[in-house]
Amino acid sequence: MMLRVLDSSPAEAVRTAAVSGKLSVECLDPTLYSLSERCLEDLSRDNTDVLILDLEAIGGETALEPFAVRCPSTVIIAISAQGSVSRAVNAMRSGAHDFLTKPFSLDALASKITFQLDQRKPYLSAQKSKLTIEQASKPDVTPTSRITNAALDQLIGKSLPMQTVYEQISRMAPSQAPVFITGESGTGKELCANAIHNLSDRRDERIVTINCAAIPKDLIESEIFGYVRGAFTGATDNRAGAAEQADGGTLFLDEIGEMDISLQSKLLRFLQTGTFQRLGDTNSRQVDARIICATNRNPLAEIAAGRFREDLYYRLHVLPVQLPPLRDRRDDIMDLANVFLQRFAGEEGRSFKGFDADAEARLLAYNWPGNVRQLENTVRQMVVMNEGQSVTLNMLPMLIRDPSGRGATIIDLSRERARAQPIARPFGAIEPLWAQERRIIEDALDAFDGNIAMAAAALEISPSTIYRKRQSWLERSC
Ligand SMILES: Nc1ncnc2c1ncn2[C@@H]1O[C@H](COP(=O)(O)OP(=O)(O)OP(=O)(O)O)[C@@H](O)[C@H]1O
Repeated sequence: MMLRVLDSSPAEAVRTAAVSGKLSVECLDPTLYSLSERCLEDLSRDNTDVLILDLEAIGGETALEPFAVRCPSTVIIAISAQGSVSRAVNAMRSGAHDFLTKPFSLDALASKITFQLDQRKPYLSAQKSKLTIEQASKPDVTPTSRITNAALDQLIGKSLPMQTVYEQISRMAPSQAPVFITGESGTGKELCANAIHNLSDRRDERIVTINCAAIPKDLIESEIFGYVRGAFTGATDNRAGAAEQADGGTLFLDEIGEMDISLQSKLLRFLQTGTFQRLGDTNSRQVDARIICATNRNPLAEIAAGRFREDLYYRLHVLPVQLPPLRDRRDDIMDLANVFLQRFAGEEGRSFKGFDADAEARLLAYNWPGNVRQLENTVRQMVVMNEGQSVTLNMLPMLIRDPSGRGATIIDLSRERARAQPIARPFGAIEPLWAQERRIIEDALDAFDGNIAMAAAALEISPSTIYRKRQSWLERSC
């Protein structure tokens, strides 16, 4: 194992490096630095397993990021003579895995390093066995590269950003640590969670998914933790929640950014202790479920806005995966489009074999705000609505053929609807906010033929927001 220590005081660096004698893994001679520049150079060039950084030597916690960027799989422990909660949080936000205030005991440092290395054990060993990407040629389809492992087979795309994702998934899968997936709507976060589960040694047990946005707020707790008879009106039986169902397997919390803040505290307790209580129960239960969560929001912005607990974020954000939007991996567009075309042509009994040059050029140029989901829905729509061997330009939806016309369509529809069905205005001229919102969302849905993912992408909100709003309109009309 390679350990590096950077401390402005050479004597302190020697003392800190003595931690190598307390670790159970064999450690090469630690390399000591008193200057950032030398350390940064070595990090870029050579392998590093553990890096101990004195914050005073690098000019404060905000200067830590360049170190973390150079060695993303290295365990970084920040140390400082000026310990404070905000300093520790800032250091961890900049890429440190843990923080210790000077003076500290070598045992305390050794235990933090051991904990972090244990969490990453499978990650590090998998890193050594590089993945093989195979070229799978198909007679009627543009050659599509896929990762050989069957668990990753559902994920299509050979672009560099996707190869990075495959590598990350494969390294993370064997670990027990939580995975935090971010990415715009429709980029494949759920597929990615399933791939991690199917590659892990939990694959024979279940992956249980809870979509925190699709379940009404007051039901999520019972969906995750279950309930006992009489816990609330209608609880006529005992019921195990998702956490119990995922025992031995994986609990996938989709759209975690939508979770109510009070439930976030309960989730945090569950993550800290592994125990929870069914709603209305006094007994604690213990389960062993690996947590994967996903969000299409920016988690740090959610923390800053007070909507996401910072301590929960740091519990969950151990192994991050960032899924790239489709517009940042245009190399994958035709691979995806051809696979979808083949699939839907088979399902719908059509004879499509490919796309002509004009159609392909348009698909490649379009920005795909709804990402892979939008592309998938578009191809399905073209297959259902047309016949032929080749998809031609005029078969593409107007939105993709002529993206500049999009805004006008939405505005026109909005005016149309306002003329046709004036909304009741109980307080005179002012239309209630919910009604305005409803009108805008319904217009967007009309513009995209009811496709929620595309409407959400155009409105720059998550599809779950549309589902939730629709639920609230239903409740209003009951
Ligand atoms: N790389 C990919 N290869 C093949 N299909 C994909 C890929 N990425 C996404 N898809 C398909 O796109 C659709 C959306 O994927 P998924 O539900 O995983 O996205 P998501 O990021 O979880 O979306 P949301 O945030 O809206 O829940 C699914 O039908 C999925 O099969």
